[in-house]
Amino acid sequence: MEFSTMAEIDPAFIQAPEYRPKPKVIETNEIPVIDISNDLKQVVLEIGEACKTWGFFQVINHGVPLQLLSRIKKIAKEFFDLPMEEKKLVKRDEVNPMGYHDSEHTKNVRDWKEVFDLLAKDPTSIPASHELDDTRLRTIRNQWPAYPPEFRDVCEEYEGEVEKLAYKILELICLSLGLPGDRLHGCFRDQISFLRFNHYPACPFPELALGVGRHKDGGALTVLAQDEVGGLEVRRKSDGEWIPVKPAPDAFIINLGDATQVWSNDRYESAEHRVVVNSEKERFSIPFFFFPAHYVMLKPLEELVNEQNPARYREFNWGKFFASRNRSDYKKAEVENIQIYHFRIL
Ligand SMILES: O=C(O)CCC(=O)C(=O)O
Ligand SMILES: [Fe+2]
Repeated sequence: MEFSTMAEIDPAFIQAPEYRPKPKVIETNEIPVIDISNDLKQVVLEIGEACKTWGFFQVINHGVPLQLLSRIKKIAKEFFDLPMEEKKLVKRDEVNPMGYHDSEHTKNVRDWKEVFDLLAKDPTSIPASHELDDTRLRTIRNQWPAYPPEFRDVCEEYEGEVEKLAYKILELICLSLGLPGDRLHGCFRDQISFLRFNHYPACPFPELALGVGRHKDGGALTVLAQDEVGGLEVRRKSDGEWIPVKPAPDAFIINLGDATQVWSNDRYESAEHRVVVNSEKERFSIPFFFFPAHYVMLKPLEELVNEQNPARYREFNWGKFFASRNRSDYKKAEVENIQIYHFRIL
């Protein structure tokens, strides 16, 4: 059923009472907005502080042309406004995980959203399955809609720019940990990053459903463009309250993923976040998930580990972690998705 014609809520969307959004929202400006064109030392300090306290921050003067940012936001809306038959022509399936999709689940509850996914590098090799003893790979490719006609060009140009920004942020994060700026660059030579368009239609049941249920992003970091509507919330570490990330014009939101938590040996944490919906306005967002190559083995970086501060995770393969996470994209998994704490040793 299409979102717009739903008169009664499909139970698949209903969050358990403890995960439903509270009617009263906490208003705060605590989440840092960092001007990354400032003096490098200053920026590195601010990034380090933001990573430690929030795992979430916004960046301005980021170098991504603002005109390109408006163009990508415009084509996102034009694509989702197409009739369903047209969107279904680029629907993802068991063979090709890229393309259009409207029934994603987070922790077994359906998200109130539709998405379009595309690879940063086309084609991309990923593990054929999540099974550890299966060493086969499979090659996945992008699907391109015929409308709007400039969709592919704008996406490819945008991907180049947002990827540059992701490398820049990764470098600042490494510097903030006292490492060389390019310490992790090698892990991304065959990156399996992807760009996602999220569309959250206005929802008649905003107190029962979520646009995206609570979760942590898996990779190194996420670079997210959002519109002016708002709805993204981050879980504050000090008290567990859900704090809205206020839309800042022309800014990008950066959030750390699980890989960075492991590399930093828990100095930094990937923050839990979710998206609330509202009954009046639709919302669009465009995350770029900066993901290492499938063969990267994740473990705490040697420079950050010593006798007083031993490694808190055993080594694991990023590609298999990614493949396990994505299993539930197609069907509701009966078990909880894999999480980094499954590799904890302390
Ligand atoms: O729409 C948003 O603001 C965030 C979406 C998100 O967390 C995700 O797609 O992983
Ligand atoms: Fe996310």
